Amino acid sequence: MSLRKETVDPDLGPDISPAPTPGPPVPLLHVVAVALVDGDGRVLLQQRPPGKSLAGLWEFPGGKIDAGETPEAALVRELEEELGIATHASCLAPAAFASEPLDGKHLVMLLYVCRKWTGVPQARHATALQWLRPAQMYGVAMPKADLPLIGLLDALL
Ligand SMILES: Nc1nc2c([nH]c(=O)n2[C@H]2C[C@H](O)[C@@H](COP(=O)(O)OP(=O)(O)OP(=O)(O)O)O2)c(=O)[nH]1
Repeated sequence: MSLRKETVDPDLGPDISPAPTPGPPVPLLHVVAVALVDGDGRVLLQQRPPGKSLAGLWEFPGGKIDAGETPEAALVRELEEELGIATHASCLAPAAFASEPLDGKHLVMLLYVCRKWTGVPQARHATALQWLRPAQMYGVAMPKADLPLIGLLDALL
């Protein structure tokens, strides 16, 4: 039996979201990521390396939240591992999130903004790094989940 209302709300229009699919619940993939913002308002993107999913795409630094970890602790850890920089949970401002199907799971990615860290970011895991203003990201090959975040950062920073 469909759970959808058959009536069309005159203000909202028809519900064009996909009908709920029967079957097992979809596993959530919890990821944290950050817009590191420099003094010129540019944001750091890193390129995913060959052999990983979404290889070659430019992403915000971050990664999966381990079991038992807070999102902020996961991000502080990922920044040290991936870029060799140090920051504190108190320097991470919650900014936006992404929600998108990904490889049989459903990605929920929390995006923070960080303007304070120590060290110079190095591409320890990524193929390359680049600093871009949000408006410059529209033409960059990024994961599908990231695309709505560009406009949000453009408005926010
Ligand atoms: N870090 C990051 N991941 C993203 C972004 N957009 C996006 O779809 N993802 C996806 C790609 C991956 O499926 C997932 C992050 O997982 P990952 O494999 O990079 O995480 P990790 O650093 O923990 O890597 P690993 O230990 O599994 O190798 O989130 C983004 O902007 N940043």
